[in-house]
Amino acid sequence: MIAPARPAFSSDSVRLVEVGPRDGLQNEKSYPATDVKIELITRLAAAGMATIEAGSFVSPRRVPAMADTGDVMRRLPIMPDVSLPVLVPNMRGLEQAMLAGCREIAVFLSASEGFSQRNIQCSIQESRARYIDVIDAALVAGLRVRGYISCVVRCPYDGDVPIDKVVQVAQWLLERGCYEVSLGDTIGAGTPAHIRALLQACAATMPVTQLAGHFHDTYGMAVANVVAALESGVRVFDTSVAGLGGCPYAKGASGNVASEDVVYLLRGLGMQTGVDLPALVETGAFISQALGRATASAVGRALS
Ligand SMILES: CC(C)(COP(=O)([O-])OP(=O)([O-])OC[C@H]1O[C@@H](n2cnc3c(N)ncnc32)[C@H](O)[C@@H]1OP(=O)([O-])[O-])[C@@H](O)C(=O)NCCC(=O)NCCSC(=O)C[C@@](C)(O)CC(=O)[O-]
Repeated sequence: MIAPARPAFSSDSVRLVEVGPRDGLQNEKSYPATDVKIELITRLAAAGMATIEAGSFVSPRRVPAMADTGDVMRRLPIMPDVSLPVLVPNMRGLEQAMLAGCREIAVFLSASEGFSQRNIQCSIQESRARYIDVIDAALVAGLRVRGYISCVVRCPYDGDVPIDKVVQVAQWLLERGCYEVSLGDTIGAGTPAHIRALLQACAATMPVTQLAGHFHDTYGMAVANVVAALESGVRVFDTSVAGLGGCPYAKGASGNVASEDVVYLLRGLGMQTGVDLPALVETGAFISQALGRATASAVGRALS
């Protein structure tokens, strides 16, 4: 009998970074109350998500949905085995994060000028200068720092983004002390061939093990892009329960790849995530109901 072909990555562990409570909710006009956010994060943790991005300390005028991040952090039950990173755009954000007891922050840069200007009101160069002090201060205080790059494939303002621009920003973030860099396909324009080429270019100068895939699903390519990234050696993915999300500065971009869909994919490949799929599907149903809409996860729909 011929043994079924097994993919080279079978049985490896994959770390998922659940970004639903931040990336998923930041764009919501009628965003949920603080209690609902706390229940969402608690349910995600109970389902086995070990890293949950809990919110962001950004301008509440620009992103009102995240204005209660301090309250969320302070009122969450103690979950010693769960990392709860928060997004921080500047020193003020870092100070607020530290006051709220955060142990991990994420800094976010863009690979395209147009998105950088709209998202954080400064150029890529200025954002690097701003972040030097933020990253240094966070590391001195013993916080872990994760880096994000937006628009690694295409920018809603500038069009296609050259791969070498992405590589430069990723190198800079790792050199400054980020333990990992998440590659954000902000408008979900990437295809597997492009993701492979991007990761191949990155791999020439940095360990692929320090990169994460952050794929939005606007064109329905996100799960295929996860597979392409897995084949290229990536073992960390940002996912969003119920496929929640979108970016306030990338009009029309849909949510992140759904956590349920990625857990189902990885389980089918024999890879470990530590996530309980039925509990995750229930959590997706919970937040979809709270937002008054159907889940964007195909697996969530199939299993509900
Ligand atoms: C970066 C700034 C602050 C610059 O904004 P600015 O206008 O240049 O800064 P400013 O220093 O002049 O401050 C503007 C206002 O924000 C306040 N402010 C200033 N800093 C803070 C702070 N930390 N916390 C709370 N408030 C703050 C400040 O006090 C002031 O208040 P006002 O006088 O208008 O009432 C602003 O542009 C901003 O907050 N942008 C938020 C952008 C954002 O959150 N975008 C979404 C996240 S990124 C993303 O989704 C992509 C990602 C990561 O998921 C990956 C991907 O898919 O691509």
